[in-house]
This record gives sequence, C-alpha cells and structure tokens, in this order.
Amino acid sequence: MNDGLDRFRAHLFHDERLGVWLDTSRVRWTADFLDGLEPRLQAAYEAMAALERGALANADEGRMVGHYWLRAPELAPDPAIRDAITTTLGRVLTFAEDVHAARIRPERASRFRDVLLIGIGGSALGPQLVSAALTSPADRMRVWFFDNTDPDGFDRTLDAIGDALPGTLAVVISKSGGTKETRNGMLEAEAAYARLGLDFAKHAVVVTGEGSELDKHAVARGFLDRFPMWDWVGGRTSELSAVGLLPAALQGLDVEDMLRGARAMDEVTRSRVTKRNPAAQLAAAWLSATGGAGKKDMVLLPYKDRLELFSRYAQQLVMESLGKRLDRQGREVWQGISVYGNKGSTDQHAYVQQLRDGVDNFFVTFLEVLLDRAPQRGDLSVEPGVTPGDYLSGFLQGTRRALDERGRASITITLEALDATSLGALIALYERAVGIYAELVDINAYHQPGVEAGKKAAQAVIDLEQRVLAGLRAKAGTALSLAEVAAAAGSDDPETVFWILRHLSANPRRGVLRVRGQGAEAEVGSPLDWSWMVAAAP
Ligand SMILES: O=P(O)(O)OC[C@H]1O[C@](O)(CO)[C@@H](O)[C@@H]1O
Repeated sequence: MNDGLDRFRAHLFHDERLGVWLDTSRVRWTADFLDGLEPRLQAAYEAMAALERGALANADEGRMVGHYWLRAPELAPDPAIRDAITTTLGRVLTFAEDVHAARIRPERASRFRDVLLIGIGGSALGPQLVSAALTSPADRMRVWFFDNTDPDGFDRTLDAIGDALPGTLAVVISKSGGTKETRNGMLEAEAAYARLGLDFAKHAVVVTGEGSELDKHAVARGFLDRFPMWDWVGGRTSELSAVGLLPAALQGLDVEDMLRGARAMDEVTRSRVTKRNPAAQLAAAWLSATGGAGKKDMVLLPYKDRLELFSRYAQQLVMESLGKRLDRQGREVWQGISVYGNKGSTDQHAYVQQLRDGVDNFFVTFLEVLLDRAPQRGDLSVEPGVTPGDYLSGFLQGTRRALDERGRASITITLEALDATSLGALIALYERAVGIYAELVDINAYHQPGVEAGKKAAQAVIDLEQRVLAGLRAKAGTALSLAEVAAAAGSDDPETVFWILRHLSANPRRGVLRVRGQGAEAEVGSPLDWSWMVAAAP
C-alpha cells in the first residue's frame, strides 16, 4: 500500500452535508501526537461547552463570549439575549427590504443604490471579506468602505462613488462607538454630504453598543436607524451579528444561508470526537506546526480570487485572539501565530520561491473551491480538454507537492462551492479553531489589551500637537528652533515634536512653515536644525 495515500486517508476529514474537506496529512505530525494531545483536547471541548453555556470566558473583561449564539439563539443562556438576536435579525432583514423597495429613501435621490460602510478592524474586515467573496451581478447595492483615517483614502473612495453619493447609505459600525478612525470617517462623510447640501443623518445608520458615544450621536442627529452590538460579541467574531449581516443584506446576499452554514459547522465542531471535529483538527495541526509557541507563521493561500481577503480577515481573528503576553495563569508566554497571505496561484509568482527554497518558518494553508465557476457561464478550453480551472487546481496541487518534497508543512481546506452557506461555515470553522487553540495554550482569546498602548500613545501625540500649535501661534512670525518649539509646548520629547512639525509642514493648512537656517552649518546640518514658525496667526 502507498504510504502517502495511507497517510492522506488517515488525515482526511470530509463532511458531505457541509461540503467541506480538511486534509492535515501534510502537517506530518508524528503518529502519537494527536493521542498525546487528546486529554488537552477533551479539556478544550469542555471549556468550549462552558463558554457556549454562558461562562465568563473573557474573564479579564468579565464578559460572556456569545458569537455562537448568533446562529443558534436557542443556545443563549438568557431569554433576553435570545430575543435580542432574533429581533435584530428580523430588523436587519426588514430594513434591507425597505431600502431595496425604496420605502426608506434618501433625501434627494429616488432610492439608495450604494452603501458606504465606515468601520475598522472587526467592524470592517468581515463585511469586506463577505462583500468581495459573494458579489455577483444580482447584487442589489454596491458596497464601499472607509476603513482607515487616511484623508487621501477618503477622497479616493468618494471619487469612486462620484455622483452616486446622494443615493448612498452610510453604515457606521463601531462596537465601542469611540474608535477615532471610524469617527473621522463619519465626519468626512458628513462633510461630503453637506457639500452637496444633504443632511448626513437622513443617509445614515449605525451599528454600535447601546449608549456608546456613536449611539448618542445617532440619536441626537436623528439617524435613519440604529442596530445593536453587544458586549458578549467580540469585534473579530462579529460577522454574523448586525455588523456583518446588515451590509450583506443590503448588498442582497443571503444572510440566512450564511447563518445556516455557520450553524451547521458549529454542530459538527462541537463534537468531542477529535476525528470528527475539523476545528479541533485544525487547532491541533496549528499546534503541531508551531510547537504551540508561534514558532512558525500561518501562510494562507486561497486559490480563489473571491477569497483573497480571507487572509486579512483571519489575520485579525487569529493574531488579535492568540497574540498574548500572558497566559491565563499570569505567566509571561508571548503567544501568537503570525498570519499572512493573498491568493494562489498569483503568489506562486511572488513568494512561493522562498516558501520552497528559503527559511522554513511557516506552514501553508491552501484553500480550494472545487466548483471553478458558475455552471451557466460555460467553460473555455485553453488547450484541448483543459480549462483555466484545471490549471488553478493543478497549481495548488503542484505547490502542495513541491512544498511537501522539501518537508514544508501544509494543510488544505476544500469547499465544494463558494456561496453564502459555505462562507458562513468557513468563518465558523476558524472561529472555533481559534477558540480551541486558545484553550490548548491556555490564553484568553477574547480580549486585546495590547492594542490599547498604541491608541494611547497616538492620543498623546494629538494632544502634544495642540500644545505645539499653541506655542507656535503665541510666537507667530518668529522662527523657532526645535528645542524652542518643544519648550514652548512644554514637552521634553523633541523627537516627537519634530515628527509633528514635519507633518504639519507638509500639510500647510495650519500655516506652519519649515524654515531653512542661515549659514553653512545649517545648510549641511540635519533637518532637526531647521527652524519653525507660523506664517500668520489664524
Ligand atoms: O468596533 P470598534 O469598537 O470600532 O473597534 C474596531 C476594532 O478595534 C479593536 O478594538 C482593536 O483596536 C478591534 O478589536 C476592533 O475590531
């Protein structure tokens, strides 16, 4: 008997109802690895069951973790939660229908035809993935995104929307309701509508936590509608809450199929029989490949253009969940798995060279979709009897084999077709694999304390900028050295003051100028020797 075939058979999971295959044969774990892991997996199943029963699984924040209830509300521990889930789904569907039927209409245009989603991180990545993966000529609305605070990015998107802005529905999404990038995006959008003499509120809805700053703003301004985000749903696992369902329903996608797919995957991945549980096998394969300590990176290679954004989506899901300094016992563990990837076969012409011949610090996850294209599209033979899809499959298989020959690990996930159901199932598969992996390495996958440091430091920069401007304005017309500006701003951090001044000089709206110093010394000196001034006090 062929050794490779035996191994393939032994490590191939298939669920006919889900239309999903999982091949872990090329992780090349030792025969007793899974047996040895079994007691820890059993403990993980129990912990996941407790989580689904409503345990405070996010202990650091004292929160339940309820994204699995979104597709099985009957499992929620509290009738009020069950009711909130079903009511919200109903409201999302009705709202989308009303928009499509022009019962909800913009101020001036005859109907809403476009959606501008304003959000970031978990409040954008899932919607972006789903929108790109499932778009078709049958879409009811086009969906655009503001997912940053890049002014030129705002302009580029607004330029692309162009004349369609009066018929564009803004969907502002922020669980916390206080994320600056999203607030800025909303203000940019408000200004763009105002330039056309339109009232933003008559074109906007929010998805946010009740009582958040954004929620209060939406009430005060009289937005078209508000949809809830709950503290028991994390941003990175919120695709099947209103965060993902509302934009998808507006686009005209079958959100109930997405929920059905996720629910079906949850049913399978609740199994305590490891062989029958693809999420457990995936988590175990990650553990084997990374040594349970992030020693190898996860390279995600979907051989399907529609899934190109899956790596960005999974990047947040995996890295924000697993990248933790402390384990649940308070020990310093510096956990995590780095995730990157775009799509095959495109990346074969970019970085597969290194994957095969270079540093062995990764494992690949191939994602394959068996159905090449919608059957009604027909097919083209590029050589007698050979289609482009045959090539796509051939390239995937060839790369898998080429990596295996070098002993480089890979996992392959195969979907029969890509549709709302299988995408929902794929999302649920990764959500649970992350949950199980976190149990195996004993970390809290549901908080993100590390993100706060960068946000606080950014706020400190913005605050210092205000003091720098005040200091310059007080001495308008006088050229000041860097040290003098820092002193005027009451800062003992001239490096940050330099960064602020350099940025202000490039954006002269506030009248701050960079002035070259006099004399040879200054001419050849570092730009830190430049002096700075406000051209005219505003
Ligand atoms: O939905 P919010 O509260 O605007 O947060 C956006 C993202 O920011 C983070 O909090 C990280 O900064 C993510 O966890 C979250 O998905």
